[in-house]
Amino acid sequence: MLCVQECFISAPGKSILHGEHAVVHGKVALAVSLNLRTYLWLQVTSSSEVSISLPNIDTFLCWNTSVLKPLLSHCTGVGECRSSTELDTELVRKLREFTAVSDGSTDTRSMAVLAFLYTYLCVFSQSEILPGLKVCVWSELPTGAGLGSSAAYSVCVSAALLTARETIRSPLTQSQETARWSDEELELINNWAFQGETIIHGNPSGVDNAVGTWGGFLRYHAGKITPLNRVPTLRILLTNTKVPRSTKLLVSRVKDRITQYPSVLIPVLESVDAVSHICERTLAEMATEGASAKHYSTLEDLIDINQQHLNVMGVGHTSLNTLCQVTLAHGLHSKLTGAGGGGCAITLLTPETEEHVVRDVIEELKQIGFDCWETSIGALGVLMHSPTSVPHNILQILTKY
Ligand SMILES: Nc1ncnc2c1ncn2[C@@H]1O[C@H](COP(=O)(O)OP(=O)(O)OP(=O)(O)O)[C@@H](O)[C@H]1O
Ligand SMILES: C[C@@](O)(CCO)CC(=O)[O-]
Ligand SMILES: [Mg+2]
Repeated sequence: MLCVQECFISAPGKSILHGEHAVVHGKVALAVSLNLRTYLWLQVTSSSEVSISLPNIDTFLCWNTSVLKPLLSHCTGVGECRSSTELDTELVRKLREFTAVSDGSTDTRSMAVLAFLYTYLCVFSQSEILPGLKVCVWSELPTGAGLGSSAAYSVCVSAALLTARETIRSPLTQSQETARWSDEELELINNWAFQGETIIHGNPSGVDNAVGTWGGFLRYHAGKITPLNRVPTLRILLTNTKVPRSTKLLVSRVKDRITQYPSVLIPVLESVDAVSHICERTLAEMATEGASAKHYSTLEDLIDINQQHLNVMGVGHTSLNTLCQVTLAHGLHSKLTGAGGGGCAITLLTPETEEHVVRDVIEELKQIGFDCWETSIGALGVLMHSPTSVPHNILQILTKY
C-alpha cells in the first residue's frame, strides 16, 4: 500500500532565447520558464488498473497491471530498469511492441503514452505489485509548438510517479499551498524527465526538462545547468504560428545537415554559441549597470543574426518569415523559439516600444491567423500543489475525467 494517496503537480513551459539546436551539439543555450504550466493529478486506487487521461490530445487509456508486469521480465537483478540516467532500450522495444508504435513514429498520442508507461514501469520496477493509478494531465501550453510542452509533461509525470513511489518525499505540509522538493530530489525528477524527453524527442539536450524542473532563467551547456541571477526584466511577445511540427524530426534534420555539410554547419553552430555568450554578457550588464538603448540594440541584432542561422540550419518556415517581417515593419525583432519549423516565435519589446505599437502588432499577427500575447517569464519550476492552489478551471478539467 502506498502512503501518498493523491497529488497535484505542475511544471512550466519554456522559451529559448538563444541556442536551440546548437545546444544538442554541445553549445550554450539561454532559456527561461514561462507562466504557462502543465498540471497533473495522480490518484492511487485499490484497483489493478492504470489509467491515463490526456484531454489536450484526446487520449484516454487504461491497462490492467497484470498485462504490464510481464514487460519487466528482463529486469532480473536488483537495480535493473531503475537507472535514472540510462535508457532501458529493451523496455522501450517491448513497450513499442506492446503499444504497436513503430520506431520512427512521431505520433503525438503514442509518444505521450510511451513516455508515461516507461516511467511508470521503471519507477515501480522493484515493487512487489504494480499499483493501481489514475493520472490526468492538462496543459495551458500549446502541444508541439516550441514552448517545451513535452518537457513540462515529462517533468510532471516523473515528479508524480517518484512521489507516489516515495522515492522522493511529498514536500507539501498541511498549511502550504505549494511546495518544492530538495535539490537532490529535483535532480532525480530532472533525470527521469530527461528519459521521458528521450522517448518523445529522440536526442534531447536536456535544456527543456531542466527549465521545467528548476524554473527561472538558465544557462545550459553540455548538461551543466547554471541559474542566471543577473538578468534584467524583459518584455517579450510570444506568437504561435499554429503550424504543427515535431521536435524529433527537426532535431534529426539538423543532424543530417551537419553530417552532409560539416564545414558549412559547424561554423554556424559556433556562431550561435557566440550569440549566446554575447547575449548573456549583455543581460548581465543590463542588470548591473542599468539597461541602455545600446544594450537593446545589441539584443535585437543577436535575435536577427540567430534567426538567420536557424534558417541556415533548415528549421525555418514561411510562417516564421512572415511573422518576422510583420514585427520588423513595426521596428520589432523576432526569432523562432524551440525547435522551429513553425510553432512559436519570440519578439523583444523595448522600453521605447509604445503601447499602441504592441497593440497594432498583436492585432496584425492575429489577423494572419496566429495567436499572439505578451508573456511573463521566470516562473517557478516543478511544484506540488494543494487542491485549492490549482487554478479553478484547471481543477475542473483534471477532476472531470
Ligand atoms: N498536455 C499534454 N498531454 C499529453 N502529451 C503531451 C502534452 N504536451 C506535450 N505532450 C507530448 O509532447 C509531444 C510534443 O513534443 P515536442 O517536443 O514535439 O513539442 P514541444 O515540446 O511543445 O516543443 P519544443 O520541444 O520545441 O519546445 C506531443 O506529441 C505529446 O506526445
Ligand atoms: C531543438 C532543441 O534544441 C530545443 C527544443 O525546445 C532540442 C533540445 O535541446 O533538446
Ligand atoms: Mg519538446
